Amino acid sequence: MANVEQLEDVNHQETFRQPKQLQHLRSSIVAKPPYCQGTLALPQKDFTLFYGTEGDAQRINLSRASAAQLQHLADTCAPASFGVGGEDIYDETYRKAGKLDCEDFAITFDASRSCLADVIRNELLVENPKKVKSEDLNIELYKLNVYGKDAFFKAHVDTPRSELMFGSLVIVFPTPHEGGALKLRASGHEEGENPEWTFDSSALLAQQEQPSIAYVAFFSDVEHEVMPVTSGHRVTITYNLFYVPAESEPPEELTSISTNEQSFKNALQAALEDQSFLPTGGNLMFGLKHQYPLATYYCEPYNPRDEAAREKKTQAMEARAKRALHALEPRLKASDRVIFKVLRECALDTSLKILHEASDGDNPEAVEGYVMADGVLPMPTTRYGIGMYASEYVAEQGGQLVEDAVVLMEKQAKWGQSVGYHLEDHGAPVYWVDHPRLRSGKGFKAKFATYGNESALGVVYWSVWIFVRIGPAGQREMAQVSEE
Ligand SMILES: O=C(O)CCC(=O)C(=O)O
Ligand SMILES: [Fe+2]
Repeated sequence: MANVEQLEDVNHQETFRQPKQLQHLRSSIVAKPPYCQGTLALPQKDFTLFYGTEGDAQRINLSRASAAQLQHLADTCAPASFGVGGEDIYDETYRKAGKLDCEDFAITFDASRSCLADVIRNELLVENPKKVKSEDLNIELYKLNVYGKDAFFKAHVDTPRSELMFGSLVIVFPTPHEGGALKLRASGHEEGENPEWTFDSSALLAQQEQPSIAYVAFFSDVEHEVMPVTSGHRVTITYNLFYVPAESEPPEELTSISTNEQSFKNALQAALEDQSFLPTGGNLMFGLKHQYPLATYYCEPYNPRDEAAREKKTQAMEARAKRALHALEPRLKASDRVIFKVLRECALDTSLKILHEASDGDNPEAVEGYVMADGVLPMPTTRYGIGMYASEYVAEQGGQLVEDAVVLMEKQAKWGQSVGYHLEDHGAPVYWVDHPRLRSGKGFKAKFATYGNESALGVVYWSVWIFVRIGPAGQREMAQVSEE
């Protein structure tokens, strides 16, 4: 016979586990592959490449270049570097390839005027409500790379160039080569479940009868890796993909509905109508699958001579950070956008939040709690010095501590008292609907050693969360939020 203590434990689990409807909600979030790929046949005139780092430029046609011509191109390239923690690093164990910067080459193929803009719009940005017009996409020429035999580029994400950058486009020319497939790997999934996709450009090009390029466009926060080239030369041109800030209203003619939208909407509506789901209301937190580039800044150092000026500057930065997070709403990627859109359509109080990991000053590795805010909060500088607990510091900057509702309630029931960390008032209880592992270096630790393809300061990838308030049964729409 079970003793009393065991029975009590069972009761606790019964009472405080996550609402069962959340499991269904979670599984109805269907992520589609974060990329599109294909081949594009081009006229001969689009394959002309001019290149050179000094003096007269060379000219070759990349649809029929000889081995000697390709070797000359490879020899003209400089070794390609990549970015770590704000610095450009050259390391052949990580990336072995040649590169030409965009001032050292010109190609007759014009990506912006090609049908690739439409492909990106229709396939990669299908969930986007702004019905992005091709002219609202900026396809910016970035680099030419030559991957010779044994060249590769290990797993990385592409360094965000600005808050408007969402993806990367790579085109591969039909120069003889084998190997060099691009692998893409999804992030933000449960442990052990890591979908992987392959863009095998050499295999795709080998099947073409007419001179063609192979292309792949992907969200640049998605981890990717170029496998070793086993023979020949793999010649690529890389473009960064940006949104152009829209000044005009979006056009109305395009109404594509994402296939994964309906299943999530059904699951959400069923939960909201169910009286046993959060009967007295509650908060949900959805961790987004993608990461987003956001400007990141440090605290203004304390200035005893002009405290008012410091205060003003800090407020301006805070307001900017809030606007930047708000501006992401219509630009969320793929299933992230689906979740946000459906929650808003159900008239729930839905907003984007940044979660800052707060750790104790004595033990920076131990996460003490999560603090949510309406934007990226200023990172403390060592000069500023945090002579207090991290969670208190971030709360002071406009953050709010959040805690696991289940754990919080369990603790309350066990000890009959509220549980806070080091704050006077305890955190907002949330149910974590989707909880991708927080990558280290995102958040309070002010350690931005992201593994990018080049160094960049200021704009870094952040994990973003959707925070939604659910009203009690019968009155789910606690607050109305205007659509962006
Ligand atoms: O060549 C490719 O397929 C991808 C290259 C890449 O990931 C990069 O240059 O950042
Ligand atoms: Fe890359």
